[in-house]
Amino acid sequence: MSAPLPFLKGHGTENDFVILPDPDNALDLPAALVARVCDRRAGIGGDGVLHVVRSAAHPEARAMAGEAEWFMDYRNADGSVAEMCGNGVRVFARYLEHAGLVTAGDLAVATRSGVRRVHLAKNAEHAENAEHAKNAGNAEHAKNGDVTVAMGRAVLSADGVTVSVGGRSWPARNISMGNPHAVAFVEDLAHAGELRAEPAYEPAGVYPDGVNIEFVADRGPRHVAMRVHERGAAETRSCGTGACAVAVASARRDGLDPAETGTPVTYTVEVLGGTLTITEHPDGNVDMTGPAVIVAEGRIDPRWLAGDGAGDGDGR
Ligand SMILES: N[C@@H](CCC[C@H](N)C(=O)O)C(=O)O
Repeated sequence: MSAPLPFLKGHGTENDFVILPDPDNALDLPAALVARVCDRRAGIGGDGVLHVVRSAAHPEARAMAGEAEWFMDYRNADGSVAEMCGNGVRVFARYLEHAGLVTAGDLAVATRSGVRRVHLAKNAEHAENAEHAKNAGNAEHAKNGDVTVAMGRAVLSADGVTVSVGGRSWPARNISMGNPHAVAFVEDLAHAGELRAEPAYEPAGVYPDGVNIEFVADRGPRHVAMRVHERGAAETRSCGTGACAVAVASARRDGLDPAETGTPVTYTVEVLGGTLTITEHPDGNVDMTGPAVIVAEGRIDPRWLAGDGAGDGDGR
């Protein structure tokens, strides 16, 4: 019998992840195993897995090892591989700090989308953020402080798509944040329906590798709210790359382009699980700031891992 497998559970604005520390990349993680781990009834439950591997030990990250010691090997809840996860990279950095593998401040994380620079608030900043967060009534945020990630540039495509739910249709903007997004502006977030199934879009086949679909409604000046149907995970309570795509799409819709004005533009993006702050800079780089929390740690029973557990079902 193999040894119990250590894991942690964390979330960023309630986009939740099972963290699997595996510095030497010794774990075999087939899609079916990831899906079982993310199962909310028969497994631990999560929107995805953060497989924590030393960059030097992973074939997809070896070339980044000089710049970033750790690689976020991200898997969606259905076991599919994704290029990037914005909430995930904040939680990943929080884990590295929690495990004593890095200290607060600036660090780099390798992802399939390239190296991402992360800033983990230090104690003094924590205190400042904590005060701010306490005033905003968010005790968990107050305890954990914010994490900022330089998310790279948004790539906007000229081709639009049409997204439909329950007899309503909206034009959507195609934006890549390293992973694909379609952003639709709606009058009421309830119009997105239950989002159990992926919304229809056309032209068919425009996303051969799948897409994350965001629905956005206005809340005030430079303040929007969104819901998301994530590729490989259905509706989640937050999506960091999605919030960046939404902020950039909202800015363009509002006639704001930092590259033209030379002035950064910041949007507040409300998600079901909290709030993210997104700033687009004149050079096109997008920063995302939000909380990241470690909630538990434990060990996975090797018998369950080997598939011997009774009652394993399709319980997502
Ligand atoms: N929740 C993530 C995005 C995770 C990957 C996504 N489902 C995809 O397949 O592209 C985020 O916070 O960005």
